[in-house]
Amino acid sequence: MQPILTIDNVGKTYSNGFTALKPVSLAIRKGEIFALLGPNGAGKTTLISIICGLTSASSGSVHVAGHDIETAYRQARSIIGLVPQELTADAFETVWATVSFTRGLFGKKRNDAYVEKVLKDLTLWDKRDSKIMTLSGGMKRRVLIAKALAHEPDLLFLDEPTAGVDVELRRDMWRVVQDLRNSGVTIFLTTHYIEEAQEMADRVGVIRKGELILVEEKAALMEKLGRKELTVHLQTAIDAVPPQLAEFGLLLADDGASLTYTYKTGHERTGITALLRALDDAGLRLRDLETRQSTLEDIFIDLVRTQA
Ligand SMILES: Nc1ncnc2c1ncn2[C@@H]1O[C@H](COP(=O)(O)OP(=O)(O)OP(=O)(O)O)[C@@H](O)[C@H]1O
Repeated sequence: MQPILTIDNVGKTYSNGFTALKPVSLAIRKGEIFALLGPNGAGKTTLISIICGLTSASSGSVHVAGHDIETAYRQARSIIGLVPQELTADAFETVWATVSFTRGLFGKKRNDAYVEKVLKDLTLWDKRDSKIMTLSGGMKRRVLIAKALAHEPDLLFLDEPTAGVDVELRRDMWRVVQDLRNSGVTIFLTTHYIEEAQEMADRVGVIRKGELILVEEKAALMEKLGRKELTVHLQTAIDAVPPQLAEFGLLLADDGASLTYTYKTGHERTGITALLRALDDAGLRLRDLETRQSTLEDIFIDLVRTQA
């Protein structure tokens, strides 16, 4: 299937000589939720700004549904909705006015039924006549989403949609995003919350210091997540793993005093009972046991560290 967004070797060096983005290539599939995960300053906003045509790239090209963001800006931009990080909505306008006005800016014909649907979907309908300044932070964020959806885009960018909001509001926002995807909108979001990527994304990209260091299906990451390690501390150190324990794929610590067994948590049989029996049969006496679950955070930290 033709991707809805194609990013081809897009790099950015700002006028002060700072390279915020090393050449990035990425294709976004229609209908997916893609989460770009990275620490503050990694280049997430820079990449989104280039894709949406707000900043020009120093190299490479961006195509949205086949339209080049530079040479066919209007066509490309009409397919994109952008929810910015900052709350920049017009304080004195009503919710209804600001959303319908934004639709007009894109040259779209007035369509009250569509605006009504967007406001209802975002549970803003009761607030349609309220001035933006009177709304709570969570409601203001919903207004930003409604504005971004006003011209019926197929591809929605959310730049740090839940930065600085409380846990309840974050979960609420996650539901909103899932509903949008279910209505057929492709979602590209940036976040520095690992949990957010884990909760929502179909695919995750990790960006660090302007470099896209990983793009993977979330399911594959979860597969890694689903691993656990059992470390067995021995009463007496050994020089090598006894051959009869080979099938367990044990890792012997450098000091010979512990063995680590890796298993999948999702499986009914972990193999732990068999391992303990085999250790006993091999004459190894245990001092202590320890288990540890790997998390997306570990994977993320490992990645960032190994690439340092
Ligand atoms: N106009 C600019 N001129 C020079 N450097 C810039 C400019 N805009 C951003 N940068 C730098 O580029 C780097 C990437 O910034 P960017 O805003 O893309 O990061 P980010 O991943 O979105 O982080 P955050 O989550 O904090 O917004 C940062 O080091 C930033 O200081």
